[in-house]
Amino acid sequence: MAKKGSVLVVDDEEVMRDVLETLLSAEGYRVDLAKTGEEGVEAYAHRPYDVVLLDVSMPGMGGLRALEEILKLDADAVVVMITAYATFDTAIAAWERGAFGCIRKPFQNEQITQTVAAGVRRRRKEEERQALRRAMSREVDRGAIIGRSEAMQAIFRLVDQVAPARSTVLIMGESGTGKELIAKAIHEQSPRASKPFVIVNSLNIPSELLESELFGHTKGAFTGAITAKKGLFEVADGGTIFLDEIGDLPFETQAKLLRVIQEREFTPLGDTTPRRVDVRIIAATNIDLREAVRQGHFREDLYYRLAVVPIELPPLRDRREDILPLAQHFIRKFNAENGRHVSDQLSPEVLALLENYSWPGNVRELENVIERAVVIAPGQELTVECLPQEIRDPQRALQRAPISNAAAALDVGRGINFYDEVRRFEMDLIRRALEQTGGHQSRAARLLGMNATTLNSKIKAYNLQYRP
Ligand SMILES: Nc1ncnc2c1ncn2[C@@H]1O[C@H](COP(=O)(O)OP(=O)(O)OP(=O)(O)O)[C@@H](O)[C@H]1O
Repeated sequence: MAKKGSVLVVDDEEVMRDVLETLLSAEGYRVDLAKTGEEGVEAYAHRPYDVVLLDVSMPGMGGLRALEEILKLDADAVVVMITAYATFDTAIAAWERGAFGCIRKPFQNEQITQTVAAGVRRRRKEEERQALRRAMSREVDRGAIIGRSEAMQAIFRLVDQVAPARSTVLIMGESGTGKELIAKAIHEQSPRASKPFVIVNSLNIPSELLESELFGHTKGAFTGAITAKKGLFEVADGGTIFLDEIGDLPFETQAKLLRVIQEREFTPLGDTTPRRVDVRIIAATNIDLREAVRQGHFREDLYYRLAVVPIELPPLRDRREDILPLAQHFIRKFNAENGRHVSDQLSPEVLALLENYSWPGNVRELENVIERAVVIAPGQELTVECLPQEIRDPQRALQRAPISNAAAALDVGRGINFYDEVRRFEMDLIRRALEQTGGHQSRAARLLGMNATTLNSKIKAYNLQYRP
């Protein structure tokens, strides 16, 4: 059974130690004993106790000195002095110095048990206050990562654990779930925080240039290399490199990355001498890398090297408790950015719509929806009308798809141009994916389950332009 709390009894008299131990153990406390003030202080230094029962008059280091020493170790220590009538003045002095309580000998058993129980309560309250303070300061430090759900709380604990080490971290999760935010938090909580945090998105860099971007090149290493250039691994030296969309890394580059992880060194293009770097690698992916390994697109050895600490960010629809605090956080953010005063107290109707929606674009989509709502809110309240159609009425939004217009035309016997309809359908889907991702083509490509190059050529062919 879990103990009620821990008590350290410091008394030079064996009988007193016995009495107190028997009494408090029977009450369900874990009790440790010390025969002298010195022993008591040492025991406390070794591990703090919820309550210390400290005899005032002991040979050697007296109770008063021991009290001072314990409070030096832990300003919140709960110390109860036990004193004979004759030394009551000393007990008053102890109380003034910060003792929690004072019990006169001879005592009633209840006096002991009640005071110890009160001491443990005080200790718990103090612990809670500190945990809250830590959580709040962490929220600020982390650039406000919101997460009330148990899944996110577990991720925060993992982040706290892995941040101080250099181990490689692999963050997995759908687009918009907060992978970059978590990577940044790990960097910021690490001893590398004052060094660079370099973001590399392999999809945004043409594959011919990727290697020279990562590892640098010498002057004349290839046509166009007019000057020597430092690679991003060198720029990140001492800090952290965040390799986003790692699943899109070309196969040949994967081998080079493996070498950096294993040997901590790389060779710039056109160079022969390897460079050593001290870089922590955090990789992220929204594709199933294990599947990519099975299909032969991703090196298995690299996968295992990256997934030393895997962190899996759940989609927003699987942690609906986070929707309200996230929405409130974004309302405050966009109020501040737009000089608005929209209330962060959501009406039950708005909250229900937000909580019932499936959020395919995850937190990023919620952020976009709230930004728009804050800007268009007519007064100080965010109303249902401020939300986009697909959230207000998911069923109707589906029917709005052009395909059903075409089908309707067929139903009433009117003809359609099949190819035009298909094109219109494609354009609509692409437009929506671009809206969802703030115009980010590689993310839109993933939302559509389409290769980024194909998407790019369609955007050009249809002359689609994203305007926020
Ligand atoms: N828990 C959270 N608290 C506050 N903001 C969040 C949270 N999660 C994500 N966001 C915000 O949502 C947006 C998307 O997050 P982020 O870019 O980290 O996602 P991602 O998973 O890296 O996306 P992608 O895979 O598309 O690159 C950012 O603006 C980020 O600040």
